[in-house]
Amino acid sequence: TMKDLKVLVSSNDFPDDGLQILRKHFTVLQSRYSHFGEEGANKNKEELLNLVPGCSALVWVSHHPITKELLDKAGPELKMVATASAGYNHCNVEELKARNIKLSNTPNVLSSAVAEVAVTLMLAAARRMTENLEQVRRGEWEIGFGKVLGQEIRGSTVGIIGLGGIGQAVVKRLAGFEVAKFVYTGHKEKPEGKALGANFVSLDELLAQSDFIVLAVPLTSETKHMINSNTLGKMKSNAILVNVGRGDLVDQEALYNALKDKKIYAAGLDVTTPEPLPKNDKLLSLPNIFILPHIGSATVTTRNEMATLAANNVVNALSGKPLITPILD
Ligand SMILES: O=CC(=O)O
Repeated sequence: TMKDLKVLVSSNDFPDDGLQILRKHFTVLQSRYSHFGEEGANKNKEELLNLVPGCSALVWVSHHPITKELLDKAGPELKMVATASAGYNHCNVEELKARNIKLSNTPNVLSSAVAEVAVTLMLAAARRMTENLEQVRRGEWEIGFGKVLGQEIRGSTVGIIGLGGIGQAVVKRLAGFEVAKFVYTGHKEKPEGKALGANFVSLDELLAQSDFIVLAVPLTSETKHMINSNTLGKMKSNAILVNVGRGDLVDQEALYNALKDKKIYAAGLDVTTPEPLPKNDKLLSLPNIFILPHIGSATVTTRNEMATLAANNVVNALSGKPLITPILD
């Protein structure tokens, strides 16, 4: 029966909404650790290798890679991996495909939460929040009529790289900000672009025109380091770069140089390479960068929805129904 099937939840912090669905149908195993901190990550990895043999599905709650070693340990019972994330660059798609293992992700349910963080980063970078917060902490306020001045979203051109669910949600959230022009780029023109009043342009056009550039594409071999010294060099000197995708979309050395030399105005990042970013990383020495610890989808509502969707994908996979949000079905 289904109840005999073992489902492994890879982390100790998977929301109850998802656990309850899984427990109703399956025998649930769960790691006692999460992947944070070096010690946690090692214990988590070790424990997962011990728990995985004979499991029918994995619910992957963190972004550490799904290795061949883990899949070998799992053995032939493994039919399904449900990652509780929109991105699946850590999921070894080729290997899963070769083994006939299904894969689902959790798109859409997180778009508005991630878009809220994108807008937060636009504002925080544009209004120099890192410098301003440091002034308050030091008790040395430098704000004057003509000092520490920022940029506005009003009247700006906002360029979205990747008009998928998140990119579209960013445009919608900016509806009240009096943006002068929205442009976007990607593989192809999208019908949603017209409805949102966003013009499809080439990457070069977007880089040349935009005052704000929002990265909302998945990490693939094609998008890796798409922001590099060459593309940074095509941006306006007042450009503000925001990344809510994956750290590796950006060549961080090139970004550091562009920010230090004021080739662009500022950056706001929710994702970095590596994560956590070491506290002595030179990006953190810059005044014109605002960095968050990958919190895009980290709200109560969205994490519950992600957990529910991941769990329901597992239920469907193991009862022979089509996946709700398939990557491999
Ligand atoms: O980074 C978060 C996600 O891909 O959902």
